[in-house]
Amino acid sequence: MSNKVAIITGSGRGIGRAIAERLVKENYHVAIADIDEVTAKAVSDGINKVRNGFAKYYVLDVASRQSVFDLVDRVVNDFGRLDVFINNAGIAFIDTIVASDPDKIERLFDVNIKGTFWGIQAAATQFKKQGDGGRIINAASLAGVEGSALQSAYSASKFAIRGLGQSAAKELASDGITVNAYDPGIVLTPLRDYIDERTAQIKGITPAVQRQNVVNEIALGRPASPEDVADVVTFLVSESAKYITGQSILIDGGMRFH
Ligand SMILES: NC(=O)C1=CN([C@@H]2O[C@H](COP(=O)(O)OP(=O)(O)OC[C@H]3O[C@@H](n4cnc5c(N)ncnc54)[C@H](O)[C@@H]3O)[C@@H](O)[C@H]2O)C=CC1
Ligand SMILES: CC(=O)C(C)=O
Repeated sequence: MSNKVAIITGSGRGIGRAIAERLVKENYHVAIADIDEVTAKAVSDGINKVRNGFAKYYVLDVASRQSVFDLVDRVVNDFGRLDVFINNAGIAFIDTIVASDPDKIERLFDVNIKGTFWGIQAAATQFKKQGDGGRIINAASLAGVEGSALQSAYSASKFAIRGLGQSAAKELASDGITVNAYDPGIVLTPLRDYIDERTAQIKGITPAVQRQNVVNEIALGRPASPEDVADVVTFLVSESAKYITGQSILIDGGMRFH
């Protein structure tokens, strides 16, 4: 099979979906990997309607190391090889430090930090076997560059992902494997809707006012679309980015949390 192959976790909706759809336009075969079978199948079916055979869907929880390794094996079995692994799946909850629930903190760290760790391990294992390098891209966040009130566990997980990615980049460079991250600010997805709704609830304002307050902080004057993020990821997997590793790219429209 001559086309390149990419796994995108959390691609049943939002940013992951936009990345998958964009990479198909760049002639990638894509693995739509998500915990939600219904959305994963819908995205895969939608892609195959336009470019038959370019997508397959896989159901997994990225918090399970075995499931992530099995995913890579299944994708290589189905498509022949692996070129790109995008650790996009992530979850968030919004609460005060004092009220943050231990079970929610544990689950968030399991999905965001360990899930990314397993993705890097599984992808690097396969890339080393193939012997001709590879690209690993991780979803970090503006909240992983600057801490954010009511997002303490989430923010901590995204700082961890950037540290993990930098370390992996140094270690894997000699195998021709690059590791980079994208750091979105505000992207209009179901996750962001939840964040604004819950933040508004805690602050005692309406979600619309919360959203407007956030947008007012963006120098470019608008939130990002999932496609804005997909543009950057497309660059990071391209030939033009072959000499970039250990970086994380802010996609925040000039926003800084206050
Ligand atoms: N939307 C935003 O404003 C920002 C998002 N991000 C990050 O970008 C990534 C994607 O975010 P969105 O598209 O906004 O989120 P979303 O919630 O809209 O979509 C996330 C997808 O990941 C899947 N998923 C969740 N847990 C999973 C698990 N354990 N295993 C496999 N799949 C799982 C969900 O089913 C869903 O399809 C996340 O890592 C998020 O933290 C970073 C900065 C800003
Ligand atoms: C969801 C997220 O990462 C932000 C910065 O809001």
